[in-house]
Amino acid sequence: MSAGALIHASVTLGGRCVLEEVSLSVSPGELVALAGPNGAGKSTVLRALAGLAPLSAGEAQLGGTDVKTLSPTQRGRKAAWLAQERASAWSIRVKDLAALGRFAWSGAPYERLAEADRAIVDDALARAGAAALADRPLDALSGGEQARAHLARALAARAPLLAVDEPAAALDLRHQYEAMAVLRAEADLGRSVIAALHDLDAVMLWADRVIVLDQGRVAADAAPRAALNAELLAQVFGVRRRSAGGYEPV
Ligand SMILES: Nc1ncnc2c1ncn2[C@@H]1O[C@H](COP(=O)(O)OP(=O)(O)OP(=O)(O)O)[C@@H](O)[C@H]1O
Repeated sequence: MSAGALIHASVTLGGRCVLEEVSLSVSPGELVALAGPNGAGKSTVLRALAGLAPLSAGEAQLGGTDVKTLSPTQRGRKAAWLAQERASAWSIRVKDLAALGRFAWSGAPYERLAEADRAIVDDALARAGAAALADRPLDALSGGEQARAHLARALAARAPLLAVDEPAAALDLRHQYEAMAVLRAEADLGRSVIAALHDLDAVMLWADRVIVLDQGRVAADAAPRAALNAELLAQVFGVRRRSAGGYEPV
């Protein structure tokens, strides 16, 4: 059974149809990349999977259950969501932010967590490269450091589905690698990971499959090398590969 799925799901925002009859699923053990140009609907897919974007048609499922029928706590036990925006409206210690990842199991600040939950939070902080930041306030961190703190929160949930929006954005090269490696490891542990990614080289390196969105529809859903062919790159992204490396507009 898939950890997360959309079945003919449509989403309308501000009177515009931003997802149109999208069907996709993520199975245990898979790292699925979600690619597509700006505004294609990647974040909306992740929000829909997490039960955060109301559907105008179709269904979103977590663990085979319609998300509409799940309470917020039940949803939190089935899916962890890493938002694209990493801003925080208040000053919170990094370890308390990571402790929020346990909220669906044990809603408490870091020091009041049970020992087992604290160990999970410490492990998540270490794997997100945020252990050294644990006692610092979030609003006093750089953008990349904040991103690592938020990744720790998502990892601490240990949810079957990890839906992450641009997990490597703002990270330096080493931390980009480590963030992708940790998501790969989550999938290898049997969790289902779906990650919105702009870096198509990272998609090829890390993902088992890529779902390409174009104007709210699925343009491709296949292994990265098969999906990201010259025709699709030109049609959807408006680019071609340069022989010297990288991409250029067609
Ligand atoms: N609250 C909103 N009201 C109206 N339109 C919205 C709203 N939120 C998003 N949209 C539109 O929905 C479409 C899909 O947005 P979404 O954030 O899912 O795209 P994306 O693929 O994640 O883009 P990006 O690569 O820029 O992050 C865009 O055209 C966007 O302008």
